[in-house]
Amino acid sequence: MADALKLKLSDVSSGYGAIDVVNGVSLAIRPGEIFALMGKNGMGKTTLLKTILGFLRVGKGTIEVDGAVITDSKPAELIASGVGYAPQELPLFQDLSIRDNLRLALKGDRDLASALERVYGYFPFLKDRLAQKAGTLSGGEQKMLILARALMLRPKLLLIDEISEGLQPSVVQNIAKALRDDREKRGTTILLVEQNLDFALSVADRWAILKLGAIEDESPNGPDSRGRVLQHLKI
Ligand SMILES: Nc1ncnc2c1ncn2[C@@H]1O[C@H](COP(=O)(O)OP(=O)(O)OP(=O)(O)O)[C@@H](O)[C@H]1O
Repeated sequence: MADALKLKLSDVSSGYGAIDVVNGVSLAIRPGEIFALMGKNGMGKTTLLKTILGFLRVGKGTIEVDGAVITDSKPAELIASGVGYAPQELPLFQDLSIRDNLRLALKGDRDLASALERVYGYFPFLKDRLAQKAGTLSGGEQKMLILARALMLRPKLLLIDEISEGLQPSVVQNIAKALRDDREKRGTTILLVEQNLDFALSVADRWAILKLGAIEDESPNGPDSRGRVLQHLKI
């Protein structure tokens, strides 16, 4: 299919109970594209990612991955089919080592060695600290471990929720480089939810603003993007 989109949302609404938090969102993300979804606190960004992943029921609309409707798919099915997720909260097994946290991303140990080598390439500190318990890593190190774990499965589509939150600039740069490299090497399509517009615009090909659950603005990343996004994020 020449025009197959990696991810397509058509008029998607979802929420909690009777309340819609996401209101009629349509988005089209091409294969190999890095797309940044930004917006103020509480506008529905995380809710939208959880809806795509099947953690929340779609009330209205359809979601397609590679042209196939996945609206009613379960999270485990989506992850098995190549959708990766780096959530905003710290989802690590705090008492397990770095190695075991990474290992648990895979179904078996067959591809473990090569997957570990790949993520060490992005975040070399992991290799030196394999036995360290995840719960004793710094906040920034835990964020890198979360992203490394999402990358273990070689996702074709990667959904990332505010990975840069609370991180020092050098770590954010490291993460930006890892995302660009992974897209470069494997053609990974990335949907990035972000508040840090400098980070988002340093990696994104296109961006959109979510306001009260709806897309308020959308554009290819260009010279006027920073000013435009800033206007939307102003208090
Ligand atoms: N489990 C839940 N039950 C009820 N309401 C919820 C639940 N989770 C989130 N909400 C509400 O949905 C709205 C959108 O929240 P969401 O976490 O999607 O926003 P966000 O844009 O990701 O915000 P942030 O940038 O602060 O993470 C908020 O008003 C929030 O209080």
